[in-house]
Amino acid sequence: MSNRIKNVAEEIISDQWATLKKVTYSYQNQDQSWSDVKREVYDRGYGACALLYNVKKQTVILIKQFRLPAYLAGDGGFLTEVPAGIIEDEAPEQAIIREIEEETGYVIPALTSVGDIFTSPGAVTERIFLFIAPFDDAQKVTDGGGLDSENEDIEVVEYAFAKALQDVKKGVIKDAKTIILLQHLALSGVMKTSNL
Ligand SMILES: Nc1nc2c(ncn2[C@@H]2O[C@H](COP(=O)(O)OP(=O)(O)O[C@H]3O[C@H](CO)[C@@H](O)[C@H](O)[C@@H]3O)[C@@H](O)[C@H]2O)c(=O)[nH]1
Ligand SMILES: [Mg+2]
Repeated sequence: MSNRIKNVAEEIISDQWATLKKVTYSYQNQDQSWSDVKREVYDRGYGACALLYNVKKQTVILIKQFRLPAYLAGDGGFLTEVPAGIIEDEAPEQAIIREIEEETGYVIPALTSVGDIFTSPGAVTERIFLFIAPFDDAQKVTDGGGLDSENEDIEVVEYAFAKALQDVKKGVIKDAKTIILLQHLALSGVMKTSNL
């Protein structure tokens, strides 16, 4: 915690699906003076996501689903993403193993952590934990598609890795966590067939 921040007071503005707060605090500027600041902050917890890849097939597993905020932001709303979910009362890796199975139908026993990111730090408290993992066809046990009880209607797509990277370049794939993981995989050299 920084000693440049004090007198933090939170007021809940809305507490339904997630929490919207008004927060006031005193902030010490670089010139040592203090300012009183007011900010609205949205808290829907932390998230986890994972990129599944197959080196032999040179493919990755992505999902396509309707995202209302993207629709309201004028982008049609159907986004291509890595499987992801909100972390409940569990470790990030456990959360993503559960979400991968619900959303894609693959059972993935273990993943490699590649860090965590703030997705929109000016307004949202969300921290997303990023993972990658190899997959093979034998690990697909159901169709996936998400939970009917939560109105999830998820299309699972096995993408050629080269096409996914092209779609990032062309701006077809616009989801930040997905772009970061695809670029991470490209930079890591993991997909090079010479690594087999
Ligand atoms: N009832 C209700 N349900 C909601 C609301 N907002 C979201 N949901 C539902 O809550 C579920 C959340 O699904 P998850 O798979 O756990 O999360 P996610 O939406 O995929 O979120 C992941 O991706 C996000 C976008 O990048 C990330 O923001 C998030 O951290 C996580 O990684 C979905 O069924 C969604 O429809 C709401 O306001 N009301
Ligand atoms: Mg999800």
